[in-house]
Amino acid sequence: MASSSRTSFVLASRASKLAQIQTNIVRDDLEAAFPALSFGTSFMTTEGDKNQSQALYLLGGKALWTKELEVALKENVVDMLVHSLKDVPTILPDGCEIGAILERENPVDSLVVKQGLPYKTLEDLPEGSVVGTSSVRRVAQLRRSFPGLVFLDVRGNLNTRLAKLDAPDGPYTALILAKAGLVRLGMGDRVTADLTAPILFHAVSQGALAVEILADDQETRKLCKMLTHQETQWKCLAERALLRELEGGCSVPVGVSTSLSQIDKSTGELTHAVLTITGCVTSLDGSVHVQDTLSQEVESIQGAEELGRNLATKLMSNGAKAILDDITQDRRKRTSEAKTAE
Ligand SMILES: NCc1[nH]cc(CCC(=O)O)c1CC(=O)O
Repeated sequence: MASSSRTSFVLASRASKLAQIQTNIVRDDLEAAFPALSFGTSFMTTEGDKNQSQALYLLGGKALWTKELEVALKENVVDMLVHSLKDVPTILPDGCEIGAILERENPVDSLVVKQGLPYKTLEDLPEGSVVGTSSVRRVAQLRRSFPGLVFLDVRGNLNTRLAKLDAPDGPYTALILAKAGLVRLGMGDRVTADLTAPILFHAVSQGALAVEILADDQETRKLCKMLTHQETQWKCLAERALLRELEGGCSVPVGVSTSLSQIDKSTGELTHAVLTITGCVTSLDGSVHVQDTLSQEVESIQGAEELGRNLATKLMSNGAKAILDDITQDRRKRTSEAKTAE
């Protein structure tokens, strides 16, 4: 037979417990949809996992969580990469593309309080309490509503962070974490409160899984198409278009909240919806906050992405540019200081 159709595929991701659970979710979906094919998994350590000491903010918008995996993809060692879409840079390397975006979990951030303490919400925490998060987006937005709290970096995968929170002599009273990750790990019961807009706008693409593939791999692309949840795809690609235009990565204080209404799927495909997207950019100290909303009928992914880009343009002219320029300058300065200190 001349055909070289593959019957077995390998899915790869980071080696953290959450990444492994997420990869197994995608593998289970593929096995259910294609019972005649076989799907294996492979787990790898990335630069982001290794570099636990440097603040994420200073590491900048690099492909920290994806690069080693993309090398394996390009060398045809693996066929699909499973990522949290939030961790995927808005510009992919040449030859790579997003093959699937799966249905989003609840995208909000959530509060997790140290075991044994009685607090439920951020309002409950005493002045001076230490709240752990390594996200500049969360700190910048929350400083506005909670100037009495102290925000402190916390690194490591989710299990490591929770262990740091619960350590009897540890500094943290609470952590802010993406709800989706906790739910997938089976630790949704640790959430004491959801933190939602307008107090805290979530990260671009938070809560959604993506499968990255080689752009010229038609076989894998076909498999992936089955996995895509179109409502999630339209929302997340609009959010990613906004972030790309703001020239940011996971390390800029950009928050979003996106919804679809008047959804038309009468043909089986999503062909029409009203997309509403709110985006915000906040200065690191919380003193300046720029926020805007656009809402429009869209009929394609391209339409959704255009709305995201238009929102970016609006935010930039309303003050976001000054905030982002300041951050770029500050990061340059602190990166060069860190180098001379070595
Ligand atoms: N960079 C950390 C990260 N990347 C994806 C998730 C889990 C949630 C998701 O799928 O968005 C998390 C943890 C967190 O932010 O608390």
